[in-house]
Amino acid sequence: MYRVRAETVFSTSHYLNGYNGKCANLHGHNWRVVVEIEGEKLDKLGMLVDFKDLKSAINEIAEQLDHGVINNHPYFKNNNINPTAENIAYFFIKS
Ligand SMILES: Nc1nc2c(c(=O)[nH]1)N=C([C@H](O)[C@H](O)COP(=O)(O)OP(=O)(O)OP(=O)(O)O)CN2
Ligand SMILES: [Zn+2]
Repeated sequence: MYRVRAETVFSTSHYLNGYNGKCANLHGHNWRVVVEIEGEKLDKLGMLVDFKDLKSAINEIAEQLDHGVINNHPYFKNNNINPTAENIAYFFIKS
């Protein structure tokens, strides 16, 4: 089993609808997202996935959120999704 990992960081704000506490208010975090792809089969170059491609893909997703209010991003806003760490992780996976 091979694993290729890439990470990206971004700074952004959010608020958690329905949360019982201060996190229901607009506040910010510095986020670090680590993505790991695993698989058995390498391509003819001997790569599972080119980690430059993986890194640029996750940087592009992070760019959509950086220095903004995650709640206003269409994926979260239009689907009424709370921007928790779990839902942000899924946003990276599905993107
Ligand atoms: N399971 C989850 N629990 C909580 C989440 C979440 O996304 N999933 N989110 C929050 C709030 O966003 C809260 O603001 C997080 O606060 P905190 O843990 O302090 O986050 P920091 O980045 O500020 O961490 P530090 O270690 O304090 O720098 C609450 N619960
Ligand atoms: Zn928070």
